[in-house]
Amino acid sequence: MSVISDSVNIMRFLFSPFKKLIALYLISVIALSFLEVFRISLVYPIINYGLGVENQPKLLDAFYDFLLPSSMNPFVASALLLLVITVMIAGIYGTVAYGGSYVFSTVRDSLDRKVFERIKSRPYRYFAGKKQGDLLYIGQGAVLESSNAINQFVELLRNGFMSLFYLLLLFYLSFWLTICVMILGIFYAFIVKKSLFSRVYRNSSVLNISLMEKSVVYQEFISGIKTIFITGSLDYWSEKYDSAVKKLKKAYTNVYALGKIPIIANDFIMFSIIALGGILLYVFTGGDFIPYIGIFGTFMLALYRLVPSLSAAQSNLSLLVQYLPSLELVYGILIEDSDEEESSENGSDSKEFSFREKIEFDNVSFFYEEGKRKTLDNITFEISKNSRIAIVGSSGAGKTTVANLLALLYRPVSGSILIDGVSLSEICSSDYLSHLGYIGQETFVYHNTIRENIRFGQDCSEDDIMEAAKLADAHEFIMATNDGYDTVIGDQGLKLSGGQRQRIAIARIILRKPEILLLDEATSSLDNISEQKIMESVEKLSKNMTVIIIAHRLSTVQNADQIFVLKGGKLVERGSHNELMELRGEYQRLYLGQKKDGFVETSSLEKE
Ligand SMILES: Nc1ncnc2c1ncn2[C@@H]1O[C@H](COP(=O)(O)OP(=O)(O)OP(=O)(O)O)[C@@H](O)[C@H]1O
Repeated sequence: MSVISDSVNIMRFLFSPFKKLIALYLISVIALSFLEVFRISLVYPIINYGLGVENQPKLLDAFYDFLLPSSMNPFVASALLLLVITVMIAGIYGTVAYGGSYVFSTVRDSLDRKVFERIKSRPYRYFAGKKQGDLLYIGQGAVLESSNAINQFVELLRNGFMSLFYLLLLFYLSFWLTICVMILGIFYAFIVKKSLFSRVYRNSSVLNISLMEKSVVYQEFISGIKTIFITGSLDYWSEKYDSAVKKLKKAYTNVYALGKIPIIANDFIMFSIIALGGILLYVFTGGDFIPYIGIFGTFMLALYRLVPSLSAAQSNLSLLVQYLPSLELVYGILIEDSDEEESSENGSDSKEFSFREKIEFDNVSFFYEEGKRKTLDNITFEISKNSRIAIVGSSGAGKTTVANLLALLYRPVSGSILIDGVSLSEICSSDYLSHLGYIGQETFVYHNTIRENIRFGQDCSEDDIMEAAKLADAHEFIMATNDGYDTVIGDQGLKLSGGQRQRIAIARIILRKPEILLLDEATSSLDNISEQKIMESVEKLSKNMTVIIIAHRLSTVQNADQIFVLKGGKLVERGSHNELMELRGEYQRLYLGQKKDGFVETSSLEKE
């Protein structure tokens, strides 16, 4: 498909929900174009009546006979009519300008929302498989460029109609002269299309990729700044950025230089036609050109008006082509056939969440990438309601993957996770997730007050927030900050320590009073005392809560009702701490390893 038909198809897709709005806009554009052309045609009688030449366009004569009293001087009548039409045009021009902006902002707004909605509705797997910089570019740079493309398309409609009406006037004034001009025009457009559009498109694609690369490098640089500083690799990142920017410079130069060619060419063509037309008029009339001045002047004026509007239309088209790669990227996101993937990821989502007895893992297997070793291999276990269970195992054993499945970030490849016998894939995801409190290793805080970071959109009282903060052992440090709960934490919480961030994240989840609390290394950044305080809170809460703890430090999980031990994706042992120690297997090996490294506290050893 050609770049132009591609653009038209995408625009049809984007504009189709706004048919009435577009129809109104087009009506006002057509009215404006008609009046504009009528205004120019009035120059014809004005010149002729002025020069006393009896050579009027017949249509205008008929119009005057119908409209004006015969006693009126036709020269004055034409001039007056010109004034009236000019006033009308000023009014309609305002309507068209506002209408165009309104159409543009409406379609742009809908695009912005649709892209966000589409990205938001993708399964977690989609985000995990994409570079963050690419995702940022789609939602920001690509949407911005697509908005520009929409603007160009709206302008193209206006300039296109205007050009069409000018062309009709030219045909009315002189059919053959217009044919000659058109042949020149078509020949020129053909060369421009062949040589320019494909080049603009090619270079714009390069520009797009370069912009994306630059955005990825910059984003990686900012998010990894600490590691970059301490590894002394600033120069390496400078080189990476430099190479991305170099490509961008070349692409920008090409795209902008190519964009200027039509303007120069149009200017050249227009004035050449006027000069040549004047010479031809003189030659063909043998010097007696006065009777033809009216028609020639009007023709040239119409041509003079046609060329800028044609040139603007062409520039709109050229810019549309320039933005097409971004538009295609965004369009691809909007029409991506993800229904199948989403329904398999999200299941039928029909049943309400209800949890009275147990959560079951029934022969659950999972892999992140097809063909690779299974990350979880036929896992079967049960978690009774309001019990406290722990999942342990060496690094890479699959503990977080179990949490990921429970948090619906991924779905099992085979087997099922059931709540009271109902598969998770049949339960309404949002309903289920509203009862699950998941605290992972990465804690997200955003630029707002501590209070809002804990509230996180939840409808609750000040007391609820404070109580949650106390349970998360965060209240004390919050009160020690300058503005307490009103303290604004910097972007990504840079003003907080890792442990403080973790405690805010824990308070946020406790506030939601989930039925199932899933802690995946949630206290890993905390000192032993803080960890112990939070675990005591969790113990208090767990009277009405099912708690699943994933932790490296085995001292954290010794009081769990049941401990599941994973090894290489398989469930190898299960039981209480004492039962597992007696087994003298994987759990004991991990435990003794930690005791040697000093990770298991003396108090917990003594308990044994
Ligand atoms: N998004 C992913 N894509 C591909 N492989 C992954 C992904 N996440 C984890 N894995 C792999 O799956 C295996 C299990 O990872 P998982 O994070 O569940 O282990 P873990 O027991 O929680 O480890 P740790 O204690 O180190 O956090 C590892 O081999 C890991 O490399």
